[in-house]
Amino acid sequence: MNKTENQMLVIFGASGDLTARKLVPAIVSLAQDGYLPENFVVLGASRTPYSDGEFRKKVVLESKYLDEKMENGQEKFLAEFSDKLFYHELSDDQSSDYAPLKKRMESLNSDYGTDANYMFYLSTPPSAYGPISKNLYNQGLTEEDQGWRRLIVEKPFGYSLKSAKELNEKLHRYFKESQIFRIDHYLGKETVQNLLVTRFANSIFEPLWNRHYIHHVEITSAESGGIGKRGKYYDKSGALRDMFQSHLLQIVALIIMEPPLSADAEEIRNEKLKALKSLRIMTDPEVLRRDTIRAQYISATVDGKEVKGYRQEENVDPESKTETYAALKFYVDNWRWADVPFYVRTAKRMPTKVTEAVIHFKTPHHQIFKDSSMHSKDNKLIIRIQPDEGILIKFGVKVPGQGFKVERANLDFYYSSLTDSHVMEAYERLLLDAMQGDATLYARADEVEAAWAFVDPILKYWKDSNQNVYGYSAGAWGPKNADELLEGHHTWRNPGEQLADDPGFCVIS
Ligand SMILES: NC(=O)C1=CN([C@@H]2O[C@H](COP(=O)(O)OP(=O)(O)OC[C@H]3O[C@@H](n4cnc5c(N)ncnc54)[C@H](OP(=O)(O)O)[C@@H]3O)[C@@H](O)[C@H]2O)C=CC1
Ligand SMILES: O=C1O[C@H](COP(=O)(O)O)[C@@H](O)[C@H](O)[C@H]1O
Repeated sequence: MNKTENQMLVIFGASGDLTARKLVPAIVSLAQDGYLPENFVVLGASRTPYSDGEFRKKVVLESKYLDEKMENGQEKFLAEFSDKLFYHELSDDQSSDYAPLKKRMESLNSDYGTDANYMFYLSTPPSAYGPISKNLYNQGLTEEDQGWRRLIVEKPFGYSLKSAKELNEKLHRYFKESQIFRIDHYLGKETVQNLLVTRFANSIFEPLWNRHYIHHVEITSAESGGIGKRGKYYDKSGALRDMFQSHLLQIVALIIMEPPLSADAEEIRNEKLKALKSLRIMTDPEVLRRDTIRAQYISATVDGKEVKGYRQEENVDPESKTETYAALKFYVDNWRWADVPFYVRTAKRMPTKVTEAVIHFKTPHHQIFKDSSMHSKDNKLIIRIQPDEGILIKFGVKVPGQGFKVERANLDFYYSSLTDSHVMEAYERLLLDAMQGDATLYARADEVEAAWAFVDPILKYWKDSNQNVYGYSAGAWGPKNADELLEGHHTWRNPGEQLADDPGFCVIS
């Protein structure tokens, strides 16, 4: 295991939702599991006035997190841990804030022995990324003359290819690429990383992992929740920017990439970049019309409760065209994947929360068993990213008795069966990696730009054309016409509906 050196984590946007809901709980878990270095402090910074004590109460002592942990007798541990949390109030005048901030950091560094190793976490609105980086630079806080300096940047990383390039260019003025960690929390999910292991630590899958054996690839990332209180952000973003450009294209890259030379961060990122660059960019309006679908949830009764439609949500334009559902069909232009269609969809307010990638294998060239309840296209490898993280293979078996009746059977693996290993939450894993300087699970500037290059023309087409925005009832599997993308050869795998076929993968309400 890499060494975690003494350090200070400075979180900008410390009064916000992500800090309380994800970052502090991740740090507490790392502390509980003994991953933090001996000398470690967190300095939260934002404009809301808090004392250290008030900040501690907000993010640990009065948080929902404590309620959960109290059951396990962790109260004392959390009270002690919160002594490592500090808060520094910024004003609206940003540049003059940074000399006092530097002073506060220096004083904590000398009191707590953090060896001048500073990790800056930008958990603010993206508009503040550039100014904060510039201010840190102006105070000499990006120079690695004493300890190291790293910058974690939250998504969204840009709004378009142009803005992502501008942001990269800005950050590169103040930090070297090797200091920048662009977070994509899906890369921190155990099953997403397991894609690499499944493919490259086994000899049974790789020979089949190509156009000769794979019929199509399907990826679904469904959420049962709506947009909650994020209307202001989401209405300017939409599903394609919010989920597809980042998380889903990273999953696609891991599925289609060539074997890297080693598990070294740069080798893996080089292969992911090549993979993203091989996505066929859709420019023909006819293809864009046919192979992209956008939709919005409309009000419906779900589990006996009336659920608002997207256009009725807080801070959403009542005539908004922003998609809460996006489904695409696309191709990968390289030797391995030529002519294999990829079907990828993501949405809010679906019947369940599930993310999975399904590799659909081709039908055997010659069918000799006629008495088969198994559909000819039923060889599938299902990689369940969440929940019930695991892998399932579907294949045909003989039904005992006379003749050759074939039925579908499953071979499965669940992470929950590894009782002695704790599956780290994504933010825990990613924070620990950055603390140790390992950027393997972070996106590099060129990868992010390649992903935007694929998404940009779709967004532009949706903006400029009269492409329909379909409606789907909240709690349903999206608009009916999304099935047309699949050309009648097959249907989307709607996980909740297929429980009878997938024993072990349970439905989440
Ligand atoms: N919440 C989530 O689940 C996810 C969030 N993200 C990303 O994480 C980032 C933070 O999100 P979230 O916590 O939800 O947003 P919030 O709006 O809840 O919090 C952002 C915080 O940033 C602070 N802030 C604004 N400007 C500055 C500034 N110039 N310097 C320091 N602090 C500033 C604000 O606090 P104050 O007014 O006190 O300064 C605010 O509390 C965003 O980029 C978001 O896209 C990504 C994935 C999921
Ligand atoms: O980045 C985001 O991800 C969440 C979904 O993350 P998950 O780990 O719960 O699957 C999504 O709800 C949010 O809109 C998006 O910004």
